[in-house]
Order: sequence, then C-alpha cells, then structure tokens
Amino acid sequence: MANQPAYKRILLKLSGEALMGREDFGIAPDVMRFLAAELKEVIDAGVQVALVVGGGNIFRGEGLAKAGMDRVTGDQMGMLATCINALAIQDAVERVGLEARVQSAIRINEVCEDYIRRRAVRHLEKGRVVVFAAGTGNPFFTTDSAAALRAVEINADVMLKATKVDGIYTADPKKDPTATRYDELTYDEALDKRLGVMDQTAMVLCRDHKMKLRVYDMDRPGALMGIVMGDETIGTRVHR
Ligand SMILES: Nc1ncnc2c1ncn2[C@@H]1O[C@H](COP(=O)(O)OP(=O)(O)OP(=O)(O)O)[C@@H](O)[C@H]1O
Ligand SMILES: O=c1ccn([C@@H]2O[C@H](COP(=O)(O)O)[C@@H](O)[C@H]2O)c(=O)[nH]1
Repeated sequence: MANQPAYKRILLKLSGEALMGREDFGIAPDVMRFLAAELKEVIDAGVQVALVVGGGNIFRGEGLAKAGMDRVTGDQMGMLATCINALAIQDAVERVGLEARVQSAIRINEVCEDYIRRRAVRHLEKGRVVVFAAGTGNPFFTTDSAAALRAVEINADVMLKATKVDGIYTADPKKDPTATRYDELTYDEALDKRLGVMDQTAMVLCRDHKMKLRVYDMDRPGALMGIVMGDETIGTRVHR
C-alpha cells in the first residue's frame, strides 16, 4: 500500500439498514460513532468524502406499497427517511470535529440545503463531508441509483458501497451458504448474472460512465481507510 491515498474524491453509499446495527428499526448510536471515526480517518488523510444514505431502516416505498399504500406516497416517505438518516450522519460527523452539510434532492430548506452540484463540489474542496439526502428526488428509484448518479455528477474517483456483506457473491450469501465471493467482476457480468447486491439501474449508470465500484463490509474496522489507501483485497471491485 502507498502512503498517499489512491483516491482524491469518493462517493460512499451507506445502506440504511446497516445504520440499525443490532436494533430492528432506526439508528444505533454505536454504529454512528463507528462510522464517524472511520470517516474522520479518511478526511484527515486528505480525501474528499460525499455520502448517499439509504432509508431501509425506516421506510421503503416498495414495502409500504405491498401493505396497501399508494406507491408514490410510499417512495416519498422513503426519501424523507433518508433525510432523517442524513441528519443523524451530519450530527455524528460534527461530533468528531469534522464539518458536514446535508443536501436534499427534495426542498426542505428549514432543515438542510438543496442539492446544488457546484455547491456540493465546493464543500468537498473545503474538506466538508457532504451527505446527499432524498435519493434522486423521484419515486420509483433507489438510493443505489442516487449514489451512482451523484458519483458521476461530482466526478468521484470511485463509488464505495458499504453494506452488511463483504462483497459480491455468486448468490445472496444470506440465503445461499454455498455462495462464493468475487474479488472483481465487470458490470456486464454482474448485470448478466443478476447479482442482487445493487440495483440494475445503478449498475448501468456506473458502467456507462466508467465509474469504478467497490462493495465492502461496513462493519469491518479500517476497511474504508484500507480501500482509500489502495488495498485492492478488500471487498469486490466492479469495473467496465
Ligand atoms: N449476489 C449477491 N452478493 C452479495 N450480496 C447480495 C447478493 N444478492 C443479494 N445480496 C444482498 O444485497 C444486500 C446488500 O445491499 P444493502 O444491504 O446495501 O441493501 P440496500 O437495499 O441497498 O440497503 P438500504 O435500502 O438499507 O439502503 C446484502 O444484504 C445481501 O444480502
Ligand atoms: O431516488 C429515490 C431514492 C429512494 N426512494 C425511496 O426511498 C426508499 C429508501 O431508499 P433505499 O434505497 O431503499 O434505502 C426507497 O425504497 C424508495 O421508496 C425513492 O423513491 N427515490
């Protein structure tokens, strides 16, 4: 591993569900403290960090629709759930002495900034953590797609998908214990095999814009810093 970070600007996608930790719902304070400490290491190394956070720990439109709710209303509730998570991350990050800004794709100006690309980039250049909230702002999308979109928009060097599994497997490892992990694969392979770790819209956007992707285990201490410092053995690398 080199002494200098391998990436200047990263887009980190955090699963909403991962924020629950050992709880069944909501946000676990120990997870937030862990996350803030991991982010501080990377920011202190001079890396610009933007985040997109999911909302699965609170609401998902699909689940609400299955329970009988109008899908668009459900998706709007899901997007608002991501805003709650984003505010919690902003707070956790500020507690460890970093600066942070939440930018929402849905206007809620009393609470946070609107998403303005040039402004987001300026925050990043100043060393602030930028948390993109409310996904793409549109129903029928996911925060994976929002992460891919923002990664491309801000010219991130890599998109990192922090999740509860340590990479991409031949099948969902939670359902199939015989599944094996890939060290690397192409977007077309992931799309052809319909590997469920990230939605297909997000994969296609990353592929078409040559955005590199790494899927890794959010709970592994030091994994984020390891990836940023060039350790290619952590998680699964996806490229064109
Ligand atoms: N082939 C596969 N390899 C690895 N993980 C897979 C695969 N297929 C499905 N999964 C599942 O995908 C999940 C990874 O996505 P993640 O936990 O980030 O969910 P998400 O829906 O993006 O999160 P959220 O909605 O909470 O933001 C893992 O929990 C894993 O069980
Ligand atoms: O662009 C978007 C992003 C998200 N949603 C809704 O929010 C929830 C939570 O996001 P996850 O990616 O599932 O964590 C999602 O289920 C959608 O309902 C959206 O509508 N548009």
